[in-house]
Parts: sequence; C-alpha cells; structure tokens
Amino acid sequence: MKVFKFGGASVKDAAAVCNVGTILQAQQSGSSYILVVVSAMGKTTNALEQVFEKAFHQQDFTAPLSNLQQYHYQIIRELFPEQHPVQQQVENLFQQLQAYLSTIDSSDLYDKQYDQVVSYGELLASVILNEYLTHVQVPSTWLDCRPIIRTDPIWREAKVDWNLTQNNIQNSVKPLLQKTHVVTQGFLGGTFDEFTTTLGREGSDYTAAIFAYCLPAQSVTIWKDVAGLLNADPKLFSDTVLYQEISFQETIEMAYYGASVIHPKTIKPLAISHIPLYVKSFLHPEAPGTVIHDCRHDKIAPAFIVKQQQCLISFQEKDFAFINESNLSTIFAALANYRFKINLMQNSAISFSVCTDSDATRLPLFMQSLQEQFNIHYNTDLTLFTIKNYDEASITHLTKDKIILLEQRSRTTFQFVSKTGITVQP
Ligand SMILES: Nc1ncnc2c1ncn2[C@@H]1O[C@H](COP(=O)(O)OP(=O)(O)O)[C@@H](O)[C@H]1O
Ligand SMILES: N[C@@H](CC(=O)OP(=O)(O)O)C(=O)O
Repeated sequence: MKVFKFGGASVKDAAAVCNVGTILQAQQSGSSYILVVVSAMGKTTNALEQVFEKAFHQQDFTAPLSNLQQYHYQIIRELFPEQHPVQQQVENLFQQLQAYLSTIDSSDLYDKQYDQVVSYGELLASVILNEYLTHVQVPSTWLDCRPIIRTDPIWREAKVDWNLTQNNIQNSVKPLLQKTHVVTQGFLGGTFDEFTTTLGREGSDYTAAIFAYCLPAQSVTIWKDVAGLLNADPKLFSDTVLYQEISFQETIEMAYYGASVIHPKTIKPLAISHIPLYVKSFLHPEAPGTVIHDCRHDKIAPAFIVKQQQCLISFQEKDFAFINESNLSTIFAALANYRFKINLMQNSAISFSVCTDSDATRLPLFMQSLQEQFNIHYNTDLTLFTIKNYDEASITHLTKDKIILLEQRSRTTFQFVSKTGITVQP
C-alpha cells in the first residue's frame, strides 16, 4: 500500500487534474491500491480565508465566493461532459458553504468558524479528483477523512488522537484499499462532536504521513512542482542542487527551519515507522526525485533556508536583574500562551532575545502581558536565514550586503536575523 499526496499546485487547473490521472494510470498494477491525499485546488485556501474574513466582519463576500465558484465550475467544464453528476455534487458543496457562511457569528469563536469554512477547499478538490479518476476508468472511492482523522478541538492547529485514528484507518480505510484507490482530503480532521478541524496551514503533507503511519504504508510520495528536495527554494536562489537521497534527520531540521516544501510535522510519523518519503515532480513523474529515508551522510551540500516576516523581541528586567530561570519561565509561559514558536533565541547577562513569526494580532497582546516586568524592544519585517551544513564560503556568500541584528552558529548550523530580506525570483 502506498500513499500519494497531491498539493494545490498539482491540481490547480483542468490540465493539472488530467496529469494526476495520468500519474495514477501509470501506477495501476491491479493488486496494490493507493491512498490519495489531495489539497485544495491552486490558491483556494487563501481565497476561502478572504471569504471567511469578510463573513466574520459582516462584510459582503459575494464577489470572492463567486470567483471561487467560477474557478471550480470552469475546471469541471473542461474535465467532464455536460450533465455529469459531479456538477450537482460541487453545487451542493457550495450551497452548504453558503448556508454556513450565513450563520457566521462575530461573537462566536473565530478559529472554530474559520475551520468550518476553509475545509471546503479540500472537500471540493477531493470530490472533483475522485470523479475524474472514475471518469477515466481509474478505480477510485471518495473518503471523508473527518470521521477518520480524529482530533482535539484546537481549531486551526488540531492535535491528532493517534489511537482512535489508527483504529479508524485500520477498520474502515484498509479494507477499502483492497478494492480501489481512495481519494481523501489533506489538512482536515474532525472532533468527536463532528466539527471540522484543520491541522495547520499547508498541513496536507502531514495528513499523508498520518495515513501512512496508521495503515502502515510501504512509502509516501508527495508530488510537487519542483524536481525534489533541493538545497534551497528555487524561487529565492539560483543554482540549486537536488538531494537525491537525504536522511529523515536532515529533512526534519530543514523543515523546522522553514524549508516550506515539506510541512514540518510530516517527518516524525514516517521516521519512527521507517517509511520512506519520496518527493517527486508532477511535471516529470518519470524522474527519480528525492528519497528521504534512514541513511547516513558523509558530506552533504549546504542547505539555505529562509523564513520571512520575522520579529525579533528583546526583554530586559526593569530593575537590571540578570536573566535567569525564573524570568525566562515567565517569558516562555507567555510565548506558549500566545502560541508563538521560537525560531531562534539568545541570552546575555541582562537581556533575552527571541525571533518568532510576526503576527499583527497576537504580538501586541503578548508584549502587553509582559510589559509590567520587562523593558521590551522589537523589530518586525525581518528575515531569518539558516545555513545547514555550512562552510565558510556559504556564510560569506549569504551574509554579503546584509544588515545582521543577531547571529548564531553551532557545529552544523549557521543562523542570522537580518533587516535585509531576499526577493522572490520571477
Ligand atoms: N528546499 C526546497 N526544495 C524544493 N522546493 C522548495 C524548497 N524550499 C521551498 N521550496 C518551495 O516549495 C514549493 C513546493 O511546495 P508547496 O508550494 O507547499 O507545494 P504544494 O502546495 O503543491 O504541496 C516549491 O515550488 C518551492 O518554491
Ligand atoms: N490547502 C491547505 C493545505 C495544504 O497543505 O495545501 P498545499 O498542499 O497546497 O500546501 C493550505 O493551503 O494550507
């Protein structure tokens, strides 16, 4: 049993959906079926976020919702003959979404209602892909993952209940995979009282790992618009190098530091169950791509990782007290309380600095909660650069012309926070 994950870029239009069909047709062996995890088409999740934002603030969301409808209808028109039943299914989903949007209550939980709305991207994509596969005679069954992937109600960042989820997958998904491919949604889960949850933005890679761990699968393949795992994002750096083979450990660290090609939570379930992860190009499916698995490296090309929209905050006790375990625990408790992840930290005698993702809503509240005890200084719009497996040449190359506010180096990793960013290549 294998798991394939197709992200937004791989199903962004009708031609892309056809290409997914071709990839699956090439896999048909008759005896081994594939669990297919699909994300929302193209930039649908961003568009649904905009629709939700307007609905929550009681603003008119008709135009962005209608654009989203037209986008999906256009894809269907190009893929299916007229009067195909998929049309009704997609219409039903849009009607359900519209009905939910009309009940949105600004005085109720933002994050909970957000999850109910953005989940429609994956529901639409999975219905369309499943119908398309059936249409081109690839045996396939649609699966609603929400009663299967059981989570807690931490909206937008739900935690998986592994025991329940594994039981569900063993009892209801494994038997299905004896007969057909199964198409399901990435990114989504469900609570015991049947509310939809999401696993964190870009969380469909993680969904693939959850299914793979629980089946267990022989491998996971995530299909991307790049040749595989590269030593840098090709949108930010020229002359990137493909890792043909790389260890789970190297990859988990790259994902943690911000290599957005793989969601950071994806690696752990695969590493502990020794399930190889292939990163392959949906544009060149015949190319080998990258295999991430149990292996050792003597030497590996330095990896350049960039995290944008960073904030560097420094704290000093008002009475010049030393930084110690007690005031650090106060700062850490506030970071946890406001759900800030520490991307880098450093302390000196009387000052503690932390680099986190900027968040215009939570940042002021977080700082307010500490301002009685600490003098707080901060800079926003910063970039955190990381070089894994650095050499001196790579440091010289990357730090050239940068205004550096803080830097740190360990035996393998060099990081700095910079006022100078990096531009996306056209
Ligand atoms: N180290 C890296 N190797 C390859 N791609 C990377 C890397 N870091 C960032 N990326 C970016 O990740 C993108 C693919 O991931 P993503 O957009 O999340 O795909 P999808 O949403 O289709 O699953 C690439 O287009 C590339 O710009
Ligand atoms: N659609 C969700 C989940 C996801 O993982 O998408 P993608 O595979 O396209 O990154 C998001 O955009 O966050």
